[in-house]
Formats: sequence, structure tokens, C-alpha cells
Amino acid sequence: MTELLTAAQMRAIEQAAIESGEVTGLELMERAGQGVVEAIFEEWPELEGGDRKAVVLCGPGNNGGDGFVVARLLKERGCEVEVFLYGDADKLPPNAKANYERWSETGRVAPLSEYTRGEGWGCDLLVDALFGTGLSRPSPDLGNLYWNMEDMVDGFGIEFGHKRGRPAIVAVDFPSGICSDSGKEFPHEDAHYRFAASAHLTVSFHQSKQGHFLSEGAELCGKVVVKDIGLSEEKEWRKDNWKALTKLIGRLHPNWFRKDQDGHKYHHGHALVLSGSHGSTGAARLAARGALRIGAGLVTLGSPRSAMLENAANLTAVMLKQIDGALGLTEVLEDMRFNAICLGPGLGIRADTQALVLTALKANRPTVLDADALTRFSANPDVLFGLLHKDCVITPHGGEFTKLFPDIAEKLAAPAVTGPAYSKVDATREAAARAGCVVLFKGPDTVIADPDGRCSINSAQYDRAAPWLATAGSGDVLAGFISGLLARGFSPMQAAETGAWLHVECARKFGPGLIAEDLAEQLPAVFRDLGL
Ligand SMILES: NC(=O)C1=CN([C@@H]2O[C@H](COP(=O)(O)OP(=O)(O)OC[C@H]3O[C@@H](n4cnc5c(N)ncnc54)[C@H](O)[C@@H]3O)[C@@H](O)[C@H]2O)[C@@H](O)CC1
Ligand SMILES: Nc1ncnc2c1ncn2[C@@H]1O[C@H](COP(=O)(O)OP(=O)(O)O)[C@@H](O)[C@H]1O
Ligand SMILES: [K+]
Repeated sequence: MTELLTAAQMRAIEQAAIESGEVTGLELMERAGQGVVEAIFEEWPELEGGDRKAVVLCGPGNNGGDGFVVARLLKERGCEVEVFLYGDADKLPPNAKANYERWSETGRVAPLSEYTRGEGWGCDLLVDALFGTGLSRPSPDLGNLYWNMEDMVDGFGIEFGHKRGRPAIVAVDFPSGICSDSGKEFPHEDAHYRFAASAHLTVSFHQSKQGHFLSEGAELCGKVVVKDIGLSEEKEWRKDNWKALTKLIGRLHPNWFRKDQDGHKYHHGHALVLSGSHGSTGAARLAARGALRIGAGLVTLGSPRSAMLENAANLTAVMLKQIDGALGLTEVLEDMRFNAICLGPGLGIRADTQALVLTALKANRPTVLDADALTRFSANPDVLFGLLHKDCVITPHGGEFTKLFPDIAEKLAAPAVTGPAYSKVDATREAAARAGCVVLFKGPDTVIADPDGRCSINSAQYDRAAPWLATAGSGDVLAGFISGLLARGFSPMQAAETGAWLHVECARKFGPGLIAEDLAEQLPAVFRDLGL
């Protein structure tokens, strides 16, 4: 797993390196500029050589400083370069000023007010070095420029860019106008303008930032390449700060999923999934099949009497047991071999759902609560929070999250007015602390947090995009995956992270046309690809 930084963490790492004497700020800026130029020619080798024209837009801070380095290096590589500055050269911070002066020895710097649409559309490469991690408020007078960049990116597709006679757009650290911690666009008072720039390629430094993977960030960055700028001092800094870091869930090691060669089925746990009443049973069966495919030794579907026939007609490897109401559940849970419970998919939001949830939680087993098991507590979330325990995972989508945590959802929905804005990471951490269990907040940017503040993002963006997951029932399968992993003995955080990662892998394995039934059926192929 890699870690994602906030702007403050990146500044602290940079500061620690500079204070240790291993590097100067000017050297970091030089390496950042070199990284951007390297990434440009790696992405678009055809831009090298010949009479290529680049336009570099520089801002009033160190992002602009990187821009002046990029301008100089592009010129050294044979490009004709035009530079525009937003702001006052005399007010540039020292390292940016030094690079402004160095560029000025060979080239002109025009004020951004002289930049016209024609300049942008007429060049081969447009470098956005206006704002990076330091942007802390909207920049209304740039809305028209951002709008224009979006046209360049959207109109011609990432893979085409300048090849269709349009410029390739590269953003330094971030497309300007995005909050680097939350990925939100800083708002523009006039809705006819864009809030933030768009890019085909975003080049960041040292490690990716949270905002590359949250909210609108991923949509606007195009593709993110991270360049090393030699911040080795980071190891020291990390010792004191690792708890506050947000992880990006990456490819998991096969050992993580292996089963012991000599284990029998009860070694791998017995998951109990509760079904809704007749006519609403499909969701629970999807979850149960997910739990079995992911390796729980046994999975039982607990069904009310009214749905026994319907469930029996549709189950084979998943076992079936009649469970009527909270009393029935209490009796069944006397069997301690049921070591994971999943409630919510298709359960309904009647009063007995509340009783079932409370009974399940009092049994103190690893438990996944999803869908109706969460919605049922919209009017009284504190009752739920009072009983959730550290072995629980709750898996709300945006709507369910808002019902359980209305105040947190409101903060998250508020536009970014000052930076760093409240992010989905902040929201999920706060929700987990309040709920006292692991919270998995769904979306293309699924965020998972535990009550101690550990947090990770499962990204279905960039080359892991899985838009076909937005299909009825896919969340039920995820709840099943997580309960199957809990039955296998994974900790709640591990089960949520692993389940979410495999869920996206399954969707990508199947591809377009995916429906919820297909998801669990991809697990064998996904496991094989992992080398299991
Ligand atoms: N922190 C680091 O370790 C490194 C930072 N580098 C670069 O430095 C950038 C961060 O630099 P800064 O912290 O100077 O911040 P930025 O250059 O991103 O922007 C901040 C500047 O813009 C001004 N500003 C903010 N909002 C504005 C608005 N709405 N309208 C007009 N002006 C506004 C601020 O007053 C400040 O001068 C990074 O994104 C990266 O490109 C690199 O040089 C590599 C190393
Ligand atoms: N555009 C998308 N890209 C990737 N994953 C998505 C997207 N939209 C939804 N998902 C994922 O699909 C699942 C949908 O779950 P949910 O909303 O609970 O659906 P349902 O209740 O129909 O099962 C979640 O895991 C969510 O993260
Ligand atoms: K930028």
C-alpha cells in the first residue's frame, strides 16, 4: 500500500528534509521541475524535437516556481516557450523568485491578462503551474481559463490531446483550483465558469496527495504520475506521523488469502446472512454467495418462514435455516460456530429489523451492517451507535451515510471556501469515531476508517475505474465479501479493505455488462491472477 499525503504533511516532510541539511528548497524545486519535464516526454515522446511550442502558466507561489523551472528545461530541450505569470513577480516566495529571475535571463514573462484562448489552443503543450497544494481559496478571475482547459481535455479525450492538433495539458502537482486535501473544486460564484482546471496528465512529487483520489480530484487530474524528488528524510518524519497517514489500497499479496492446507471447513468460519421476507430475498442471497466464494468455510442463510420456499428453490452450496424474528436469532446464535453475521441487504425497514440488529449486536460477533440495517436507524442513530462494537463494519453509501451522520454529511457537502476543505477522509474518520466501529463509505473513492483513525482509500478511478459497479445489488455482494472475510478471521479493518479491493477487481475482471450476480463468480479468476 502507498500512502497519500495532505498538503500539511507534504510541507512537514519538505521542512524536515531542509532542516536536516540534506537538501535545499531550491534543489527540491529544481527536481520537481525536472520530474515534470521527464513525465511530459515519457507520456508524449513525440513532443520532443522539432519546433514544438509550449505555454507555461505560473502562479504566485512555489507551484509557479516549479513552472519557471519547467519553462527553462523545456527550452533547453528545444521547445519554444511562452510564460505567463498570475500575480506580482516582486511578491513571489524566494525560491520561485530565483527561478523567475533565472528564466528572465533568456525569456519573457507576460502577465496572465495577456494570455488569450488562441495562445492556449495554438500550442502543443500547456503547463498549468498556477496553484498546487497551497491554494486556500477560490480564484474567481480564472474561471474562464479553467473552462477553456476543460474543453481542451473533454472535447478530444485523454488519449488524443495534442495529437488532434490540440495541446497536451500537464498540471504541476494539481490542476489549479482543486483542494489538495479533499479533491473538491474551489467554487466559483458564477456557475457559468469552471471552478478548477482539467489536465491530461498531473505530475506530483514524492507521494500522491489525498485530493488526487477524492471527490472531483480524480476526474480532473487525467492521470497522475508521481516523481521522486529525493526526500529521504521522510523516514524520520514517518516514525512520528504514520498513524495520521491515509493509505491507498494497492494490489494485495496472495498469502493474504491462502487457506491452510490441513484446515477443514470450520477452520474457515461460518457466516450467517439474514434474509428478508418473501419477495425480498435476492439481496441476501447475493451477499451469502459472496461470503462463500471469498472463502468462508460455511455460509447459512437465515430466512423467515415466509421466505423459506423461495430461498430453498434458489440455494445449493449456501445452507438454509429458518429464523423467525429476534427470538429465533437469539436461539441460533447460541451456536458459537456462527462467527460472522451479515444483516441489511433486503431486510426491510420494519420494526423487527431493529430488533434483529440489536440482537445480532448483543451477540458480540464480527458483524456487517448494510442497507436496511442502517436505514432502519435513520430516526435514532444513537441507539445504533450505543450497541455497535469494535468487531463491526458498517457499509453506508452516500444516502445511508447522510441518514446516520447528518451533521458530518453536511460538512462534507459544504463547498470548499477555505482550504484545506473537509474531505471524505475527514468525514469517514469522524463517523468511525462516533460509531465505534469500522465505517466503509462507498463510492468510486471508497473510504474506510476505524475508530482509532486508521484510514484507507479503495480507488476505483484512473486505470482501476469500474463504473459498471454502479448496478443494483453490487453493494450486497460487498457486504457478503466482508462477512466472509470476517468469518475467515480477518480483522474488521482488514476485511473491509480486502473485500472492497477484491470487489473492484471482480468488476474489472468482468467488465462492461456486469450485473451483481457476476461479481462473486469472478473471484476464482481474480485469485488465480493473484497467484493463489
Ligand atoms: N512542499 C514541497 O515539498 C514542495 C513543493 N513544491 C511546489 O510548491 C507547491 C506549493 O507551493 P505553495 O505552498 O507556495 O502554494 P501554491 O503555489 O500552490 O499557491 C499558493 C500561493 O497562491 C496564493 N493564493 C492562494 N489562493 C489564491 C487565490 N485564490 N488567488 C490568488 N492567489 C492565491 C497564496 O497566497 C500563495 O502565494 C506544490 O504544489 C509544488 O508544486 C515543489 O517545488 C516541490 C517541493
Ligand atoms: N461509479 C462507480 N465506480 C466504482 N464503484 C462504484 C461506482 N458507483 C458505485 N460503486 C460501488 O458499487 C457498490 C454499490 O453499492 P450500493 O450503493 O450499496 O448498491 P446496492 O444497494 O444496489 O447494492 C459500492 O461498493 C460502491 O462503492
Ligand atoms: K497546478
